[in-house]
Amino acid sequence: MGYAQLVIGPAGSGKSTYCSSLYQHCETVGRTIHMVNLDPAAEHFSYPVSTDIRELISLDDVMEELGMGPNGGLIYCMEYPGYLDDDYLVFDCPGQIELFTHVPVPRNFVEHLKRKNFNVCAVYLLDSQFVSDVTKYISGCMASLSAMIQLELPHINILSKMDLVSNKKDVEEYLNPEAQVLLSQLNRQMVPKFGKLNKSLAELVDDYSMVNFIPLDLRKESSIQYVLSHIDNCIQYGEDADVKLWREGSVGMATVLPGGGQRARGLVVNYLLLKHANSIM
Ligand SMILES: Nc1nc2c(ncn2[C@@H]2O[C@H](COP(=O)(O)OP(=O)(O)OP(=O)(O)O)[C@@H](O)[C@H]2O)c(=O)[nH]1
Ligand SMILES: [Mg+2]
Repeated sequence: MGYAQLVIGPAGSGKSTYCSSLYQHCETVGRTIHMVNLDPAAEHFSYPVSTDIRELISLDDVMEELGMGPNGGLIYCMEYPGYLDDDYLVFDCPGQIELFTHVPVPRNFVEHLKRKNFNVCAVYLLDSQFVSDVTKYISGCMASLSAMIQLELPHINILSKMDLVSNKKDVEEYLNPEAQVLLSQLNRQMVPKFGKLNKSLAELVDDYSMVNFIPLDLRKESSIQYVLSHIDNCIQYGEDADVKLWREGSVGMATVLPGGGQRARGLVVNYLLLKHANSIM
């Protein structure tokens, strides 16, 4: 069983920076993750790229051959390095969010990952600055929802760049948005003829009751760990270690379990973090 995060979100939402911080965090706690660049337009990275789509296709190639090119390129990124069963991959995706909502390529790629026995989770980043304007926020929610529907993956929304938010209270109501609050804010900002549309949008967010965000402040190691623990839970990372771990009846055994040591360690950290979430946030 392999594990994978597909890091998606609008252009500039902080995907590559998140990948880089995640890599550093995992290095610090002694966890191995492999970073895969899926952005053919990316120029430089602050994390070691384990596989790079640019080795196979340049942006020009993609533009020339749109159709087959990207699909083949994505599959190559999976197959070429010969990742092992137990590997944890993080895919840094391009910011063209339409790719995940309009084109079947990412969906095919996800199917391929699943066939290869990977537990995959979509990690959608939204810039906290979007929250200052409810219309931008709603459009970010809609993009997230359509990616959710298109990819049919376990999905985690993250509000990135929390260091830029001076008053945390301002964003709190956007983490678990209430349809009524959104609706009244939208109506206040827009002319009355949009009333019906606003109502439908607010109801959509409410119906799915899936649009909620975990705040991420990259200055805080605990914040990165908290986000990672949610994602790990989502893709069941460490669950087989879980059984062994609790059967042994001792958290201390985790590090000496053959093979499962690293995951078991991650699990213990997850467990403690989720238990003490309130004091961390
Ligand atoms: N203050 C602050 N700036 C950030 C943070 N994360 C990213 N940025 C900045 O936001 C800009 C975009 O960040 P990237 O990580 O390149 O965003 P991206 O989503 O990978 O962008 P694309 O790949 O172009 O879609 C850069 O100038 C980063 O320095 C953060 O947590 N806090
Ligand atoms: Mg990027």
